[in-house]
Amino acid sequence: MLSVRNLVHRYGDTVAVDGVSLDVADGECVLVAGANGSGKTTLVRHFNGLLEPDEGDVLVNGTPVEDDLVAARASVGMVFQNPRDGFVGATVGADVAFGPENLGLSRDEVDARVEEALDAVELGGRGDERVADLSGGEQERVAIAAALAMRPDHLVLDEPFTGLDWPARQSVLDRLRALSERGTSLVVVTHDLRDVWELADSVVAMRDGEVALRGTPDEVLDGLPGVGVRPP
Ligand SMILES: Nc1ncnc2c1ncn2[C@@H]1O[C@H](COP(=O)(O)OP(=O)(O)OP(=O)(O)O)[C@@H](O)[C@H]1O
Repeated sequence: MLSVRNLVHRYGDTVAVDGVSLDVADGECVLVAGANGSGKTTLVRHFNGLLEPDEGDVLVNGTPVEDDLVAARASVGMVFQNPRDGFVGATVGADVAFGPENLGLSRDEVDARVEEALDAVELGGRGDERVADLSGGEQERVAIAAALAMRPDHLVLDEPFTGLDWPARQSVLDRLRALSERGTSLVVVTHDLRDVWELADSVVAMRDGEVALRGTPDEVLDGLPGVGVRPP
């Protein structure tokens, strides 16, 4: 369970997140929508302690993130927009192994996790390929695999479809659907609700740092244009 309580985040005079409270239940798939600058990225960066609250709390499985950053990062995986900037290994396998290696796991356990994570994104057997040689969609899937190798309970994806063509988008969506069916909670930040809409259990629409709408996809649908979000 991810819980956000009265979260405020400021950058200087800009209040990027302005008193947000939100729960993400285990296994839930939540879409976070909102116009540019509405605070989506800032909000989700708090979920594993990449940012510190100016006010309020973020709890992962009941523990404040800042009390146990290691546990929060093991429990909440993050996949960012433009994963190209975030790869740490030259090959697919090395990149996906990096996180588990840093957990101090045995070589066998690391290898098992890498294999499982690559299989989950349908890149099994491609561990020796160079990340730089892959397509954008394949790189996105490597980034997802790197997060999955940590066996997170929650996976947060910030604009995972940016720059992907339709087949790559479908491929990533298929992976997300499979993860969701296996019980991983998903938080997907996106301003493009097409396709991903049918995966969602609930939708959060942000406006000016606040949660403007929160409900099931059916409940929020009619309100989306009013908060600057194009309906799916
Ligand atoms: N590093 C930063 N320094 C200063 N201001 C920032 C920083 N990051 C974000 N902001 C400001 O905080 C507000 C929220 O930004 P944020 O990136 O969280 O919104 P977003 O909804 O994710 O936007 P987008 O859809 O454009 O990615 C905006 O006004 C933005 O200009």
